[in-house]
Amino acid sequence: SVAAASGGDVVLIGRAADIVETMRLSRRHEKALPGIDLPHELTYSADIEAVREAGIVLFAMPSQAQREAARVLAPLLAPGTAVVICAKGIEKGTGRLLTDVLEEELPGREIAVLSGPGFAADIAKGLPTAMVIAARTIEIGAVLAQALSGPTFRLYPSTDRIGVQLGGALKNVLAIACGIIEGAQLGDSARAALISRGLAELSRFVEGHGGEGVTVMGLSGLGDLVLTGTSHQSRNLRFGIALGREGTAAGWSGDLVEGAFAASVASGVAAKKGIDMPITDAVARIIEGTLDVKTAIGQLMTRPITQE
Ligand SMILES: NC(=O)C1=CN([C@@H]2O[C@H](COP(=O)(O)OP(=O)(O)OC[C@H]3O[C@@H](n4cnc5c(N)ncnc54)[C@H](OP(=O)(O)O)[C@@H]3O)[C@@H](O)[C@H]2O)C=CC1
Ligand SMILES: O=C(CO)COP(=O)(O)O
Repeated sequence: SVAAASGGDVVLIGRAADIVETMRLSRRHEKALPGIDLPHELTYSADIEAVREAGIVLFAMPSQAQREAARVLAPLLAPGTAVVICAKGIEKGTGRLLTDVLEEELPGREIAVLSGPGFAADIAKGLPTAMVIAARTIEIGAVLAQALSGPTFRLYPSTDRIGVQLGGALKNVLAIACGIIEGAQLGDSARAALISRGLAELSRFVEGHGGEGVTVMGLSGLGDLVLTGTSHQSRNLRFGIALGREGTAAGWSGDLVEGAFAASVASGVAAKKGIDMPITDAVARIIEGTLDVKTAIGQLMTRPITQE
């Protein structure tokens, strides 16, 4: 909503009235975006009724909260409202894609997906950012891209909602893997190999769900993996570094780590569908504590030699 504020009438709706009031008075959210002034154009509300007026609604809550939020907002969203998933994940209990979850909870609304490389803080500071917005048709994608883009925030429309959302969900798992490599001091060459082979398995996963494998070479996939696999701003990377260094995530502070959910869900779904996902499987098992980093690397390096 911060990025979109330059283009129109944007209301940021929050659940906690005290935080919303502080944002309104100070134009700051020190916990989420320390030291960053929010745009003058943005307005704030703690009353979810405000969503009734919206033509486009950004669902900017964690993946595992998307269904619950949809249930709360369902009576208020008019038919045809565009609902944009900003989360990067897969539903934990069911393994369902978030587009399926929201289409189930919000029938008759246009469900779109916003993904790609962009830290909230960078976007809020007005640093140049490019992301992708996937919708049911390219016309809807183009309208949303136009409406949400701004002078420093550029959106590319796409129709591959499956590829775009799985790129966002699975790059988090691969960012954890990059962190493990960094924490265990396995070297930059290993990270480059992981990014490349990780994209190969991500592409298989996307195709196994009916998406386009080539999408993962774009902003949501390669773009976001390069960002979060190398920048210490990434919570997934930092979580992976702790895992690689300590061998356990027991001491993790509690920041949201979407890849920790996605790893076990994707690993389970891939096993059921017969999709080969060795890196994702290893990350899931390292997180659950049934595999150590050294053994995982040994297993990955001694898999049968196959064509790239
Ligand atoms: N942070 C980033 O740089 C980026 C994040 N994302 C993705 O966006 C998603 C959210 O991430 P992020 O904003 O960092 O996470 P946060 O943990 O900061 O959560 C964002 C907000 O979601 C709200 N929320 C939680 N549960 C619910 C619920 N059931 N109903 C309504 N609101 C709820 C929280 O409200 P409350 O304060 O009231 O608890 C909080 O303000 C993730 O999937 C992440 O991968 C994507 C790109 C960049
Ligand atoms: O997805 C993100 C930026 O594109 C945010 O990454 P983290 O959730 O790892 O911080």
